[in-house]
Amino acid sequence: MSFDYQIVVIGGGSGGLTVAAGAASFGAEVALVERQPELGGDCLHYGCMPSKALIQAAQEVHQVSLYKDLTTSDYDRLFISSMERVAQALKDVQEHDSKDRFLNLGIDLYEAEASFEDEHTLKVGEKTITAKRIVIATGSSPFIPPVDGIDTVEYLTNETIFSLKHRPKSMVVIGGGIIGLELSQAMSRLGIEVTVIEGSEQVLTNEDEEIAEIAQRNVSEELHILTGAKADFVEPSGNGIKVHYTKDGSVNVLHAEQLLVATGRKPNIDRLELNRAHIKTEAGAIEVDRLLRTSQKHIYAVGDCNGSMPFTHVAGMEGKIAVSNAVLGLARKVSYERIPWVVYTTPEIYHLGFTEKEAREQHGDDLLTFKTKLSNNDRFVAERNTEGLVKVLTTNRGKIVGAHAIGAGAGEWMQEVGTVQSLNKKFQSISSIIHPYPARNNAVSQTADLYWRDKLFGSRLNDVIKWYVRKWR
Ligand SMILES: Cc1cc2nc3c(=O)[nH]c(=O)nc-3n(C[C@H](O)[C@H](O)[C@H](O)COP(=O)(O)OP(=O)(O)OC[C@H]3O[C@@H](n4cnc5c(N)ncnc54)[C@H](O)[C@@H]3O)c2cc1C
Ligand SMILES: NC(=O)c1ccc[n+]([C@@H]2O[C@H](COP(=O)([O-])OP(=O)(O)OC[C@H]3O[C@@H](n4cnc5c(N)ncnc54)[C@H](O)[C@@H]3O)[C@@H](O)[C@H]2O)c1
Repeated sequence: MSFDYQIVVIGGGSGGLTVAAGAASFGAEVALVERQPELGGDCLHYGCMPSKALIQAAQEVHQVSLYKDLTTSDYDRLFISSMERVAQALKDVQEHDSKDRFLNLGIDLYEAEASFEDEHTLKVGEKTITAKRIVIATGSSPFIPPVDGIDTVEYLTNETIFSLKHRPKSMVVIGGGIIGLELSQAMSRLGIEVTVIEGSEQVLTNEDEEIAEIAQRNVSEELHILTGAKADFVEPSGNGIKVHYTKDGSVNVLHAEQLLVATGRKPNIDRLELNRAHIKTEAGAIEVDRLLRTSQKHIYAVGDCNGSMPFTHVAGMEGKIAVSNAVLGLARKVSYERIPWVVYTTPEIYHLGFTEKEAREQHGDDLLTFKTKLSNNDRFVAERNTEGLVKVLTTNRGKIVGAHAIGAGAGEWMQEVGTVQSLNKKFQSISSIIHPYPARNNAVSQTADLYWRDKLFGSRLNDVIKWYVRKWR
């Protein structure tokens, strides 16, 4: 049977672009289908890039506000210039994901929405194309919770917030996860009164509890956080929105100019007609095996649409595995054990592997916990950035099973632990690496030193060494 293409990729975001470029570089005949006018997907247009550009702009405004009282009109002006800066950043980064780049790789681009006709045939706008193998990389969209009245108000999501044209005076944010906290802190720094409504008892529920507690304490200095609170009902009110919520059994109401919904993600699969290709789903995501194959072995699914870990670097990693398997015919298996992520709040949070609670459940007594407060590190003391913690979880022999940090720049300097883990080295090996003083990663080596301190000075071995030194040296 002959096909129009060897590989058709549906979705031109982080996962899909990795697959299309990789497959074309290995000589495959590739088509890429994207329904938006530009390539780049959520990360570029509504996710990582605009949020990080906004966070940086807001951070600079925050720094200025520490030294100078900003007026309302200052904040209005700074808000608009921050949003312009975000738009410019997207334009600049778009060049990396330009259509020309992919056309030059010999890829056929279809600017249309794709859906399945059968397991080898796709409807692409008005056209029909066939493919020997297909990779689905359609990403995800904001999950909108079933709060009464939500359809009667104009709420923001990550898809609209970066297009705000003027500074709202106030904002209620439903959801105190990564998106909720990153954007709430940025908005607050741009002069908006922000209140976060989080259903759980703590924000950032995926983080290590101790780390999330420090984060919540810090962020609470800049905005209002209501945990254990449930948004019951929303309604339009004047030029804003009223949010009725329950906390500690009592019913309350908040009024704000804008409402942001940041309550998780939902894979983009509704319009793909997966049933026509007999592709199975599970919990609203495309089911895949460890080779990233769907229930149809020639169809793969990568990135947010398969419900694994919704991060750009995961979509990229899965994209590379799909290229190996779909194009080269290998059998590379996906593993999520060693994937870090960073929450770009101030202070930043680094997360790798198990939280302490998860590690305790997995490893029981074979678990060691090493912690350094940043108030015990010279650099952080000198910079007056002492609020923070490094926490590394290892087995008794030093195998890294979890690593977490909160502190200025933690996303960068804490990756050292991830690198050591990826090289299959033990945590204590960091102790013998010379770190330039007083680089912030000294907090990591300081924590690794604790391993030896416990082994050498917290055991009978210490008595033996003392005896040896006294007697023989
Ligand atoms: C506010 C925010 C901030 C984020 N920040 C970070 C961060 O700092 N770091 C990080 O690692 N991750 C971050 N993420 C997550 C990251 O954006 C996603 O994990 C990543 O974009 C997923 O890539 P993907 O390829 O699976 O999907 P996407 O990048 O969303 O790409 C999917 C593409 O498929 C297209 N598409 C969908 N259906 C069809 C169809 N039927 N036909 C044709 N085209 C279709 C879409 O238009 C889209 O372009 C953030 C997300 C948000 C919302
Ligand atoms: N820095 C990064 O890498 C980064 C940044 C942003 C987003 N992301 C990705 O996007 C994903 C989605 O982020 P998110 O913040 O939307 O999801 P999330 O799962 O991180 O947080 C959603 C939060 O909303 C709360 N919630 C849900 N329904 C609620 C309700 N009805 N009322 C009150 N609270 C409610 C949940 O308890 C949870 O704390 C993240 O998991 C992450 O993978 C990554």
